[in-house]
Amino acid sequence: MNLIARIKQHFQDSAQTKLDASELLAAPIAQAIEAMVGCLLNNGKILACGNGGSAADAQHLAAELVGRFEAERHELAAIALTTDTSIMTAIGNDYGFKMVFAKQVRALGQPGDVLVAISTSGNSPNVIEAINAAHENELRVVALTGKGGGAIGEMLCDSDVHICVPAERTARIQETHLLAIHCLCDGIDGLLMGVEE
Ligand SMILES: O=C(CO)[C@@H](O)[C@H](O)[C@H](O)[C@H](O)COP(=O)(O)O
Ligand SMILES: [Zn+2]
Repeated sequence: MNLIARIKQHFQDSAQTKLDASELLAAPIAQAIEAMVGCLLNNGKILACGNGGSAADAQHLAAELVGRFEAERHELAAIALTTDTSIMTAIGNDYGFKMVFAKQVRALGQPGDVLVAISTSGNSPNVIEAINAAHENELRVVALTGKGGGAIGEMLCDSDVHICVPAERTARIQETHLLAIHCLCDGIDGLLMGVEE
């Protein structure tokens, strides 16, 4: 195996996926920024969930909203639903893993809050249940998916936002999700600073 060639191919593929996505995703990312800023200005909060690499993405987003992204600003209300092992194991053990996020959405979600639901396949059962719970509790959903959106793409409402990466490979989708998350953080800061000025 020529490792150097393989590594260069990863960089090339990742860059190409991001370029392809920029045309398609700029509008839904802008819509998501407006939805999240509207929620935060109304004293709402952002909930985020996903599995594996997407759990890390949910935590990355929450960290940059609660702490900071690039600019200094006041703290923003955000929580990743992936971090409390007692909650995750209790719900998983008692109700099944597919309920680990949905029960937290029901416990913490208020009408007007935003659920950021991240799944590269669009088919993770626990993310699907979280979206069902969000709809029941009148939260708006920002879904980050790939591979055509899967079942999640089919279940979103008109008021939800779908950021669907035009790629099939999980790694490429995750890399583009992280870029989209940084665009969300940058756009939220930009709009909030405009409001604050
Ligand atoms: O990071 C990776 C693969 O790059 C894995 O941990 C991956 O996130 C896990 O297999 C997830 O369970 C996949 O779930 P999803 O993105 O299809 O919802
Ligand atoms: Zn970051």
